Amino acid sequence: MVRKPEIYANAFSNKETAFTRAEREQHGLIGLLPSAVETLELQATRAYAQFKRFNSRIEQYFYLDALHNRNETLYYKLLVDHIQEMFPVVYDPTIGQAIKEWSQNYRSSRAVYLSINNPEDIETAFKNTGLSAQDVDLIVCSDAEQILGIGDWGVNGTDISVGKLAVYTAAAGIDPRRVIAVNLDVGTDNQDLFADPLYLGNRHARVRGQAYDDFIDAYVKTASRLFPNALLHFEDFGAGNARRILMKYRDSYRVFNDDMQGTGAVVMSAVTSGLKVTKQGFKEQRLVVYGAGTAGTGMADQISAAMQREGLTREQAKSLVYLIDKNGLVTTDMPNLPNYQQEYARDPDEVASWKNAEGKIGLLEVINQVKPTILIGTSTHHLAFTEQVVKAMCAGVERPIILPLSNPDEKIEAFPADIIPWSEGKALVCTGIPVDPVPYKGVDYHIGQGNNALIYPGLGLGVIISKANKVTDAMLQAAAQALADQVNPTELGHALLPPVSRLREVSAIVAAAVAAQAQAEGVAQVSANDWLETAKQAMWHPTYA
Ligand SMILES: NC(=O)c1ccc[n+]([C@@H]2O[C@H](COP(=O)([O-])OP(=O)(O)OC[C@H]3O[C@@H](n4cnc5c(N)ncnc54)[C@H](O)[C@@H]3O)[C@@H](O)[C@H]2O)c1
Ligand SMILES: O=C(O)C[C@H](O)C(=O)O
Ligand SMILES: [Mg+2]
Repeated sequence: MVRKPEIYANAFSNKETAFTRAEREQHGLIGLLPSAVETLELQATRAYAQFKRFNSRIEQYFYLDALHNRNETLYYKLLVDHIQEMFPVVYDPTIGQAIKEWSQNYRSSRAVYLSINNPEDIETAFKNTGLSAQDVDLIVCSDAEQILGIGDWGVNGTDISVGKLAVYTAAAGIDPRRVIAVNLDVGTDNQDLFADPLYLGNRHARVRGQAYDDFIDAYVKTASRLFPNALLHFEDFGAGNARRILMKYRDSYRVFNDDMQGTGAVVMSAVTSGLKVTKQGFKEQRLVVYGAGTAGTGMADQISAAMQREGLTREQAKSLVYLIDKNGLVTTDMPNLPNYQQEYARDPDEVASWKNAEGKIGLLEVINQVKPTILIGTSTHHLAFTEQVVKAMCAGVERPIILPLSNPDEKIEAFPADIIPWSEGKALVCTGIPVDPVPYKGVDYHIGQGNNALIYPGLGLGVIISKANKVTDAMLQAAAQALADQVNPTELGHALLPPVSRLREVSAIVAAAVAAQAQAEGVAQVSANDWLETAKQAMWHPTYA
């Protein structure tokens, strides 16, 4: 059995057939590789051809995952060069399936696992990474309670952190050697996982309450102390925890909740673009959010803040926002309303005459009554935006903004291939998953991917280059505006957001806007005159050292 020298065994330093003769001599690789010395480009040609041989996205996912573990540079070379094609493989929607099968397919790991049963191990675990204080720019963690729209996946959710980090690097050139993926294993309430002998996580119910809060507190404080420059990204937590954690730490730690803040910002961009078409301001909008959890209420917050920036009072803005959840329109008389829904709950007297079917005021009735200009789906209720719903939106306003944002495919509220013809091309649409353009009456309708992936990579890069000590609302607004500025959607069929193929370029622009805002607000620890150039220079590119 050949024992590979470290330089060859380590995915970060491995060049495989690109090791030169001199390197092979220097590192004891003579005889361990075929004689050809290849370029990265040639290796990428071979790897791409191998990738193409797989017929399904999940097989392609595992091929790329193995490559990621073997040769990091070649993996990112492929991802950057084929970002549009590979994005749906390493990220949404394929990642949902990969997570479901994670324990069965487990081969090797790229993450740090922190268990609620051993909170005293947090520091040791981070130290075992071999990374020291100045070595880490970014940590993505998840407790996996609400993975995408597919629910609780316990330790299997590790791959959401890994996938988000891959997108950070491919999209914004975040140095992959300076990041850590973390799984916070607090147990799982997904009973099916316990029936599987191969399940790799803690085999008990989710720990909640004080013990959970103490564990998160220990994580935030230990990670921030050991890696003082790192941005702590929170992903796919349950609705109650997501908001609570963000509110608790956002003023004193460098934390970011992607599902609330990243999604809120990308929706702000999409709506800003849509308003270029309808030539209106935020304060003229009526918003219906269908699915008032982490993402939905995060969006309501950002859109209502935009209304207030245009001069409305908080009460006026609130009166233009309608939340619908499982029990229908959210009203103040509902028992046990979560605090994140209370802000927008309607007075039952105001809606007393609205049609109440099966004990709730449903989506269609709300649309008929409110005539919303914007309808957002973050419900995981697949195909909830029916033809009737879309037609009701079009009956209320000329160009409704309709954003079915639930991921992955099996959760989306409606597919653009239906919305476009149902609305006769009038609806302004974005989806969370990637979708092909929809041909309709001689026009190709391009659909922007309203996914936080268009925001968080650039936002993270902006935080890293400015060493901002926190993520402020104004930094999120700057990111959203910079993204919206990248498109002109006024021509029929144009997308509301830039295409994923432009993500590297767009992420640099977003990063520059975020860093400039951090500097303007005094939260940046470094300053620059030309943030765009600084962002571009800071990007890591997949090339061999
Ligand atoms: N496109 C993006 O960038 C993006 C970002 C974050 C989340 N999402 C998607 O949004 C969805 C929700 O994610 P989340 O993290 O907010 O989850 P969540 O569990 O916090 O929120 C979902 C909400 O929908 C409600 N709901 C469930 N069934 C419903 C129904 N039939 N009618 C009305 N409401 C219903 C739930 O009660 C809950 O309040 C997921 O599919 C996720 O993938 C998309
Ligand atoms: O991960 C994604 O694709 C977007 C979002 O964070 C989600 O939870 O759905
Ligand atoms: Mg998410």
